[in-house]
Amino acid sequence: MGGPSAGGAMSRREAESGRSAGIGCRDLCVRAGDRELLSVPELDVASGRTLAVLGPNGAGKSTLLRALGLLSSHRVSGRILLDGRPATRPLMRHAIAAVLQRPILRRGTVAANVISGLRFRGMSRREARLRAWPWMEALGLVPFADRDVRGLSIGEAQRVSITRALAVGPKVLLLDEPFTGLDSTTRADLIADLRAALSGRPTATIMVTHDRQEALALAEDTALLIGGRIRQHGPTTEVLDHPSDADTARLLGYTNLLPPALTGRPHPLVARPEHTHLILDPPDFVAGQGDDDVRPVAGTLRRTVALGIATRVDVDTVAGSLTCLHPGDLLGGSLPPVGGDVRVRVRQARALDGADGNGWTAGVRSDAPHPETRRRPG
Ligand SMILES: Nc1ncnc2c1ncn2[C@@H]1O[C@H](COP(=O)(O)OP(=O)(O)OP(=O)(O)O)[C@@H](O)[C@H]1O
Repeated sequence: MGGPSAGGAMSRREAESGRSAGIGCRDLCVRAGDRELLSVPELDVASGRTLAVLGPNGAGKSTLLRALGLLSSHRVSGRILLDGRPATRPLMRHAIAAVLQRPILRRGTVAANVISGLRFRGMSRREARLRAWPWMEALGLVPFADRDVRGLSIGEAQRVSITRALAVGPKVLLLDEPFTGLDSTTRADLIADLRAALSGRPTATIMVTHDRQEALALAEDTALLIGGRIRQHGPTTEVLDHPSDADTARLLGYTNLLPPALTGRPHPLVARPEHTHLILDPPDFVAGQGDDDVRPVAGTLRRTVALGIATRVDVDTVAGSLTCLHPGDLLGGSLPPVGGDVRVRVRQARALDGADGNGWTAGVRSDAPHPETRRRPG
């Protein structure tokens, strides 16, 4: 355990032992009453790596984090592993540090809070201050050191909470949506500070987030959790860019779903609204232009909404609705009327190779009206 400049990868003893340093679980199952909240057969986060856990509300992300940290109040079965061995509460208490969505600080100053984790681990006040000070510097807290935490903003308090967690040099760092509610500048600064602080350190970090950008910025690996199950897990860039089914596609912002009937492709495709556009000027359009272009999709215009710097256009097709997001204000231009025929061009679509017919059908909005039933005169 050392200050931010100490760095250090896995210890030689850990490397020689051949055991996987970090945290993991086997056959983890969490239940509340009759309800299964979570089922994870196997998950490992090695020392020095960060795993982002991404999922919709209620997916079980916090449940997973608490279970891994032996902090759950639910019925938990299976094994939690710390450095390859079954974890016990005393071992885990000394191994982990947690940062929650809403920082929980003790009464007192910023400095007293930052050193409290070290004091809890039995360190003298003087030694704890010495140990914590480099972290206070790294996270920009020195000017706040003597401030009473009751006067801190949420962002400042979260910075204290993160610094306190890092200062103990945890083997395992659990972050539960640590940037929620922060303004974009504070968030960007804190993400950069955290990334720099974790770089090269032998900490296994698990971060729960709803945000793809946070996962990209901080995590080498990402797991997509839906309905208490990990649906995809792998290197972050791969997972975020290659959803495997309709649910993970939606989670990752690929909200337009195009079945083979619409595209003529062998697999269902998914695309982001920002890559889905009305074809506004047919004479200029060259079919098949670009390697990843999908053939134009016919539909009827359902509605247009001005969103400041962009215009959203909802289009009904024979197989559900598509959302187009155009940069700028389209409403002043010559858009077809509501109910009018339009064609949609989709770029950078991804194939759902693993999707079967049933999965796909479930992904398409079955409530979307057929364009013919929507058509209005003029
Ligand atoms: N005591 C309980 N009894 C029954 N269900 C519970 C209990 N506690 C939590 N749950 C359910 O467990 C599921 C997972 O909750 P969890 O807080 O882990 O989700 P999450 O993915 O972190 O959600 P969010 O993104 O909204 O924070 C939810 O559907 C929640 O309603």
